[in-house]
Order: sequence, then structure tokens, then C-alpha cells
Amino acid sequence: MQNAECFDVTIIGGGPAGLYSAFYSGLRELKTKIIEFQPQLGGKVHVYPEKIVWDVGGLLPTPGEKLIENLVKQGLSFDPEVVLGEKVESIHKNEDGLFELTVSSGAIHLSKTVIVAVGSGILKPQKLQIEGAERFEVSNLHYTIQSLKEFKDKTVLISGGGNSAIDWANELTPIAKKVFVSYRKGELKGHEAQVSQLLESDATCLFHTEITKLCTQDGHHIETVELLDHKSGESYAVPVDEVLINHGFDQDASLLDHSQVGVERTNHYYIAGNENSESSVPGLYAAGDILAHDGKLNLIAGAFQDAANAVNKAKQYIEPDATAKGMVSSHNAVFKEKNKEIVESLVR
Ligand SMILES: Cc1cc2nc3c(=O)[nH]c(=O)nc-3n(C[C@H](O)[C@H](O)[C@H](O)COP(=O)(O)OP(=O)(O)OC[C@H]3O[C@@H](n4cnc5c(N)ncnc54)[C@H](O)[C@@H]3O)c2cc1C
Repeated sequence: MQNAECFDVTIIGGGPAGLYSAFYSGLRELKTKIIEFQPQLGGKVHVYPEKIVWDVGGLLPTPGEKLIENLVKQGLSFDPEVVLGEKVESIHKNEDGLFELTVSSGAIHLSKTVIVAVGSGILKPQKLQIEGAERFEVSNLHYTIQSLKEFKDKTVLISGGGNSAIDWANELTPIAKKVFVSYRKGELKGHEAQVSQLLESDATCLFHTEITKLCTQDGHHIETVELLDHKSGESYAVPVDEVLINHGFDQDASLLDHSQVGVERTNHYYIAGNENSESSVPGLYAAGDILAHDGKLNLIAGAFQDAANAVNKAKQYIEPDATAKGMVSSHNAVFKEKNKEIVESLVR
């Protein structure tokens, strides 16, 4: 089923890079669509909604959740078409030079240009491999933290020893009653400063252990977790209020493997682009974590620059006589009406 309408720019991925691309594409008066696999926009920032983000220019320390809200509002400023819950399976360039994006429902989306903003692909948390564990996901088994308040004065067992597990242990230790970290290896695998902070804190690290059983009496909540100590071979029980699993993510990064456009890649995944966000395929650009070049900054701040560059190149691909760069917002006619409303509300 082909979508008859052809867009100027179709952005694959609704994370920070995709959302800023959508904003900038609207600014440059391009007909824009975003296709996102998840049921919501925001990308990887949903992994850390409660983390305080310090390093986005112009923003004072802001929780991830608030950052998502701002990114989405800005990204939707020019009313792009948004398609949620659809995975783009492949990209193909047809005989007319238009891109055909096939999505999981079988629909085909047509576009003059494409901005690939898929980050590290589609992320799904690795689930705890214990039979029946999924029934506790509605009560006290978590794969991410939506609200720190939920953990206040609770006994929390975190399973995992990577950056994410360590970060959460450090965040929770001051507010929880007690934090246990169960890790099957003998040494934590995180940034040095965070590891030291955790080891010096009141949290208890249970090395060489692994969850083998979730025990419940009411059938709804985990009351104790059985841990197997691989060194002694013995099992013991830890009473818990909340259990947080941080075993990493399964990554579905198959989009470019299944695409016939033949875009040049590096390290078996990333798009080998340039500092203007161009790929080896004319009309196909990349922004955010998926883009690789020598000056690439793998931060949200870097994703914004990639996005603006990608849109400027897309604009000139479609309209070769268009100016190379968008103007600063003060000179942009598209903001005139919006500015009027803002100024009126300020003087009201
Ligand atoms: C724990 C953690 C903490 C971080 N802290 C910071 C920080 O403090 N400051 C900072 O600047 N950066 C931080 N980062 C990095 C930052 O989150 C990323 O650089 C940023 O999210 C990259 O944005 P992106 O849009 O390129 O990719 P993503 O945010 O990964 O978004 C990509 C989107 O594309 C979608 N997608 C993927 N494949 C498809 C497909 N085939 N079809 C449809 N949709 C698809 C995904 O579902 C996802 O929503 C952190 C990252 C992590 C993991």
C-alpha cells in the first residue's frame, strides 16, 4: 500500500536528533514527516526520565522527562506529520529518484529526502530470564525508573553492574531505605567516579550473585529475591520492596542492513557521513548518534548541529537555488505570527 502523498523530508526516529530536524525542517518550510517506532516521541531520553541533564546549551539542569517535553514541543512547532508505532523496515530509492520507506504495517512512505535519526536503533530492555517474572512488571519489578518518589524509604534490589545500574544505585541510595546491588561479576563496569561513589556509599554490593527466584505470597508483589552466590554455590534470600533490572538493552539495528540504498557505513553500524550530515547517498542524510565523522559530538548538543546541517542540505537538494543556511530566527518570516502571540502574552 503506497502513501500517495510525497513529503519533502521524512525523518526516521523521533529522538532529540529527529525532533530538532523536524523543527528545523519546518523552519525551512519543508513538508515534513517523522516516523517513530515507539508509541511516543523522545528517543533514548526515555531511558533516563529522572536523570538531571546539565549539558544541553541554554538549559539549566533539567530532568530528562522535562527535556523530552521541551524537545517534543519544539519539534512539533511547524506541525509535521507524525507516525508513531511504526518501524521503518527498509529504505529504497525508486526510478523517479524518490525514497520509498517501507514500514512494519506494509505501508510505503514516499519522500524526496530522508534524514536517518535512528540513534542506536530500537532499544528494548533485556528482560529478567525467570519464568513468570513479567507478571510483576505491573507492581514492583522495573526496567527503568519513571519516578524516584516510588522508591523513597524502600528496600531496593538493583540487578546489574554497568553504568546505568550504578547511576541508579547512586541516585537511589540517599532516598531509599536500603539499596542492594546484585552483580554476577566481581567488579563494577562503570565510570570510575560513579563506581567510587557507589562503593563508598551505604549501598551494599553483592558481587558474584545473580537472581534465581522471585518469591511472592500474595501472587502480585515480589517480597523476597533469591540470590545465588556463584563463589560459595549457596543461595540466600533478600527481602525487597522494589526490584530494578539493568541488564542492558536488546538493540534492533536492522534498518540499514535491510535497505537497498547502499549507504556507506562504519564499524558495521554507523552511517559514514561528513560534518554536513551528508551520507554517500544523495538526498539521504544522518543526524544524532547514528552519524559518524571525525568531528562528531555524541551528545544531544551535537545532534542539534547534525540536524540543522542535514535539513540545510536537504533543502538545497530539493531546491538547488535555496540559500545554503537557514537564517537566524529573528529574521525568519515564519516566526512573525508566533512572535506576536508571545510578545502579546508578555505584555498582557
Ligand atoms: C543513560 C544515558 C544517559 C545520557 N545522558 C546524556 C546527557 O546527560 N547529556 C547528553 O547530551 N546526552 C546524554 N545521553 C546521550 C543522548 O541520550 C543521545 O546522544 C541522544 O538521545 C541521541 O539522540 P538521537 O535522536 O540520535 O537517538 P535516540 O535518542 O536513540 O532516538 C532514536 C529514535 O529512533 C527510533 N528508531 C530507531 N530505529 C527505528 C526504525 N527503524 N523505525 C522507526 N524508528 C526507529 C528509536 O525508537 C528512537 O526513539 C545519554 C544516554 C544514555 C543512554
